[in-house]
Amino acid sequence: MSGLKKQMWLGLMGKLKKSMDKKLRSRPQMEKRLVITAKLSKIYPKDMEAPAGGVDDMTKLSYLHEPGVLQNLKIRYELNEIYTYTGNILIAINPFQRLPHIYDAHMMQQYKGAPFGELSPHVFAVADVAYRAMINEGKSNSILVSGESGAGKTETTKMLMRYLAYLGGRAVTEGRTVEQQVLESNPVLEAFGNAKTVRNNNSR
Ligand SMILES: Nc1ncnc2c1ncn2[C@@H]1O[C@H](COP(=O)(O)OP(=O)(O)OP(=O)(O)O)[C@@H](O)[C@H]1O
Repeated sequence: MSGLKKQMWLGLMGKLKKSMDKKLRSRPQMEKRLVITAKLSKIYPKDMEAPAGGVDDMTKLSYLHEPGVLQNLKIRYELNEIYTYTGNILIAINPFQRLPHIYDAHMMQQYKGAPFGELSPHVFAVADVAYRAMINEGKSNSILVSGESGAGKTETTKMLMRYLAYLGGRAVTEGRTVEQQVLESNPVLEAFGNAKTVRNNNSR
């Protein structure tokens, strides 16, 4: 078991058996015969009030520690909930499979103008709030998309661009909508701006 997994196991799954000096003994609920001993400093409290399906905003967790955050993201990911907020930051987990229902026209319509945090965490909600701030304040705005290679930055950016193009209207020039034209520019930008990496072959 890796160090981090062990921490999560102990902190979130185990039932405390006995305290010995600076070490604790834990009996994980799912493995009756297994008793794990770990240093006190490696044990984290479990949020007993968190719902079984996890929380949609990590600030709702009673204890904000790494194993708790990872456990919450894992629970949501297993339910195909790839987006989770931490305040006004959106965390996206790469689903490595197409989830068309979460990006269709109906979803875009739902997020249009909806107050941030009212609907489930989504990349459209971030785009919507950025767009509205730009309009209301009359100033340019930026959305930072960050992550390691293959994390899903390009896909996320495409969804952001799709949503912004959708908000910007559907004017047609040369037989194609603004949305189509914006998205068609992406492969060209990627081809010149990206290198193929061991984790991602999206540019050659
Ligand atoms: N939201 C998503 N839905 C479905 N598949 C996704 C999603 N995000 C990422 N993927 C899958 O993961 C692959 C890698 O994602 P992407 O190219 O966006 O990563 P990246 O962070 O831009 O990587 P790099 O930094 O190497 O360019 C995509 O080709 C796609 O197959």
